[in-house]
Amino acid sequence: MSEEPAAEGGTAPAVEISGLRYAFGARAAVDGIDLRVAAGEVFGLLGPNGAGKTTTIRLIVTLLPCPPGSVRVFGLDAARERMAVRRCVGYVPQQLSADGALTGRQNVALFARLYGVPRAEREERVARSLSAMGLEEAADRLAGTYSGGMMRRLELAQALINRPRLLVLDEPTIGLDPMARAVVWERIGALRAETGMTVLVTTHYMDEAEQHCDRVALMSLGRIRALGVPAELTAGLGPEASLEDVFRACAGDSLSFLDAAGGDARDIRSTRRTASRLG
Ligand SMILES: Nc1ncnc2c1ncn2[C@@H]1O[C@H](COP(=O)(O)OP(=O)(O)OP(=O)(O)O)[C@@H](O)[C@H]1O
Repeated sequence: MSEEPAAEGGTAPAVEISGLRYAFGARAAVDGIDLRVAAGEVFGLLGPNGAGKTTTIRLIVTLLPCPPGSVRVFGLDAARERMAVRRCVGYVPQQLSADGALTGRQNVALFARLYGVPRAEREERVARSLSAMGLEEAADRLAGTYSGGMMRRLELAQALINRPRLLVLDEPTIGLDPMARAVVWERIGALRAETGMTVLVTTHYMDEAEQHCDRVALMSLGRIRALGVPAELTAGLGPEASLEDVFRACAGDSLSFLDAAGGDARDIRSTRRTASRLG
């Protein structure tokens, strides 16, 4: 496993997780994970349905409670300093959160009010967020007329309104066609280059993770099975190896990545619902 890049100038890691567990009843969704995401990285959390990816990111963004000291965001304790953590995080969940009956601009303006952006700055901040996602021209159209890719980018624009240092995206490209997926990644890349923002993303798409993430963690059944730079992880298995091969080797599993044990019908239904709404 390769170590995360050294933090520059003593900056705290964007995310630091130690010994994290979370159970729904008797079922351990997250089963003792340790993870560091360096400031400025694009970090991918990969795994089959039910691996524990969404639960992990809900713990990071403080939507689920965690024990003190187990999750830190830029050094802030997610258990004890929840509001401070929320202020530096932008989160785009898997389920759609934009209102089709409002224009793109109105949707983002609503988030500006929710996040308490001062009235005098709102118009400019809304315009900047929309432009960062390439939605200037469509800004005054009803979001209900947007394509799946534009809708995703609108949600990203909403999440950018509080100028987060950490952007957390749950399956940002699921259900999108290859062209729309490429545009979403292009915008994420440009954003990172311009702002140095840290991006933590979950995805089922191995090829996208290989291409766009600085490092990845492969999860199954609530545990991290492999962690590192995609090219380094695959190199150990030969020139033709993919991240799916790495996953199979680590999880000791003959199943394909997407079929690996862990996902129940509820997990798969939720993924399909998102995909079909965006498709
Ligand atoms: N609210 C809940 N109540 C009960 N069990 C849950 C709940 N949310 C998740 N789980 C269970 O916890 C485990 C991890 O789920 P989680 O959603 O974190 O996985 P995931 O890797 O994000 O999957 P997906 O790719 O389908 O989003 C699964 O077994 C899931 O069924």
